[in-house]
Amino acid sequence: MNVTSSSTFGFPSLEEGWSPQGLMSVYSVPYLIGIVLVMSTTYVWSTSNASLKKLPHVNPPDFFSNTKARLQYRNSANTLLQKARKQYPNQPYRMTTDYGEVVMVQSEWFEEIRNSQHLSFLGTVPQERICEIPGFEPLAALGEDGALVQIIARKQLTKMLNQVTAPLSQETAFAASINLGESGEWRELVIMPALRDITARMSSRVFVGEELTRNDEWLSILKNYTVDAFNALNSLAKCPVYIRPYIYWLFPECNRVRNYYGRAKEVLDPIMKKRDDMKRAALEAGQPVPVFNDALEWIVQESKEHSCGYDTATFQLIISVVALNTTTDLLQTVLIDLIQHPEAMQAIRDEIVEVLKVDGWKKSALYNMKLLDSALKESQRLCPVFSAMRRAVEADTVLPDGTRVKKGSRIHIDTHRMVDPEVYRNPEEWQCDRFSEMRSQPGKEHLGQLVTTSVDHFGFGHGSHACPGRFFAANELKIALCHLLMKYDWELAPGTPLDIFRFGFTQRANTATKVRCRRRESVELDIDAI
Ligand code: HEM
Repeated sequence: MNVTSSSTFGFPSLEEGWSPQGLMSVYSVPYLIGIVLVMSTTYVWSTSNASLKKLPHVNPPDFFSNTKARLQYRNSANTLLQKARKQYPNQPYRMTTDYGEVVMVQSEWFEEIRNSQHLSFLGTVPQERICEIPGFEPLAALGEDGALVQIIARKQLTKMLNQVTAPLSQETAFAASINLGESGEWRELVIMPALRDITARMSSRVFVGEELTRNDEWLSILKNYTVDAFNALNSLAKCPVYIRPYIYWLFPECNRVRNYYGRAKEVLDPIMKKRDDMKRAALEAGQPVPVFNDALEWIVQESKEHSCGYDTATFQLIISVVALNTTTDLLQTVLIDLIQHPEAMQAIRDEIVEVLKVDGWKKSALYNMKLLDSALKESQRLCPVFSAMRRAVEADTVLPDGTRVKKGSRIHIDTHRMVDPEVYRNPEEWQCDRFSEMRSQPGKEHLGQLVTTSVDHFGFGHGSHACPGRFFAANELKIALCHLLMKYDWELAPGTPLDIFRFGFTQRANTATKVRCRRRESVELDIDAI
C-alpha cells in the first residue's frame, strides 16, 4: 500500500508497519480524531467533581462523549427534572448540562443555603466563558465581584420609584401609541417586538434620561444588543465551554453584538462629555451644578463611593441585558394569559379605574392594584425565567445532607414547588386571583405580593441574590399594563403559536405569538388625563 496516496480513514494495519512520522503525515485525520476523543473524555472526566461521584446521575455522559446527555438537557431539561424528582426525592444528584456536570438540589433545601456567601448568581457567567468574547464585555463586568449593577439596582433604582411613576406613564403613553396605533380598527401584529420597544423606552427613561429615551439609534442598539446577545448565548451553548472563546466568529449574532457594543460607546460618550462640560462650566461660573437623576449619573457616583472603575456603555448594556428580555417576557406572558381570560381582564380594568381615581399616578396606586399584582405573579409562576436557579460555588460548600461541593462547581436548584400540587391547588391552572386571595389570609399578606420571593415562588429568584431590580420591574409592568388594558381591546390571532420556548433551564415567551388589537371606543377612565 502506498501510504502517501492513501485516503482511507482507517488506522494502519500491523502488517504495514508503524512509524510516528508516517502516522502524523498520512493518517493525520484519524490521529487527530483520536486525540480529540481522548481530550474530550479527559475533559468530561476532569470536569466532573470527584467528591460528587457518589451522587446519582440523571443523564450520565457516554464513555467517549457527553453530546447525547447535553442534547437531553437542552431539549428536555424539564423532563429530566421531573424524572429526577421521582428517582431522587430527597437527595442531591448530578446532571450533565451545556456548562458541564452540575449538582442539582431540590427547592426545599434552598432555604438553608440561600444566604450562603459562597454561592453566587452572577459568578455563573464567567463559568460559561461567553464573556471572554469581544462585544460581551458587559457580561464579563456582570461576573466581577461587587458589580455596580447590583448596587445600583438595589439602592438607586428602588429609591427612585417614588418619583418615576408619572414620567413612566407618560413614556408608556407615547410608546403604546407608536407601537399599537390609535385606530379603532383591528390590526394584527407579532406582539413581542412591540412590547420590547415599550419596555425599552420605559426603562431608558430611568436609565439614560429623557434626551436619549427618544433617540432611535440608542433604542435600536439597546433592543438589538439584548436580542442578539440572547441568541448568541443559545448558539454558543451548543459548543463545548472551552472552545467558545475561539469559535465565536462563526456566529453572525456574535459579530453583531460586538458592533452594537461599539455603537453604544459612540452614542454615550458625547452625552457624558456634554454633561461633564455643563458641570465644569457651572462650577467655574459659581452657579449650582446641574443634577441628573438617572443611571448615567448613578454609575459615576457609585464608582466614586466604591473606588472602582466603570465604563458607561458596558454598564448601560448590562442593565439592559438583565432588565429588558425579562420584563418584556413577563409582560407578554401576562398579556396573553389575560387575553385568554377576558373576565379577569375586565376585573383588572375595574381595579385600575378604582385605584387611579383615588390615588392618581403615585407609587401607592401601584401597590393597591392587588389583582393586577396577583395576575403578574401567577403568570410568572407558570413561566419563570429559569426552571432551575443557578449558583456558582465560590468556596467549598456543604449541602444540608452533608455533601461537600467544591469551589468552582455549579449548583442548580429545581423550582418545582412553583407547580407542586402540595403547595398550590390545581397548579397547572392560571388563576388570576390566586395571590390576591393569599394576601387576604392572615400571615400571608406579604407572601402573595409579586416582589416577595420564597421557596414556593422563585420568579425573581430567592435569597441574597434575588433580583434587585424586581421592585422597579413590578412598577414598570403595572404601568405598562394600565395603558395596554385600558386603551386597547385584545384578541389572539387565529392559530397563533403560544407554546413556551425552552432551552435547558431557560424559559421564554414565544417570540412568534401574534395578537389582534384595536383602540377601545369608550374607556372607563382617561388615564392620560390623570
Ligand atoms: C420581570 C423582570 C425581571 C425578572 C423576571 C428578573 C428575574 C431575575 C432572576 C430570576 C434573577 C436570579 C435571582 C436568583 O437566582 O436568586 C435575577 C437577578 C438579577 N436581576 Fe433581575 N429580573 C427582572 C428585572 C430586572 C431589572 C429591571 C433589573 C435591573 C435594572 C434586574 C437586575 C438583576 C440583577 C443585577 C441580578 C443579579 C443579582 C445578584 O446576583 O445578586 N432584573 N433577576
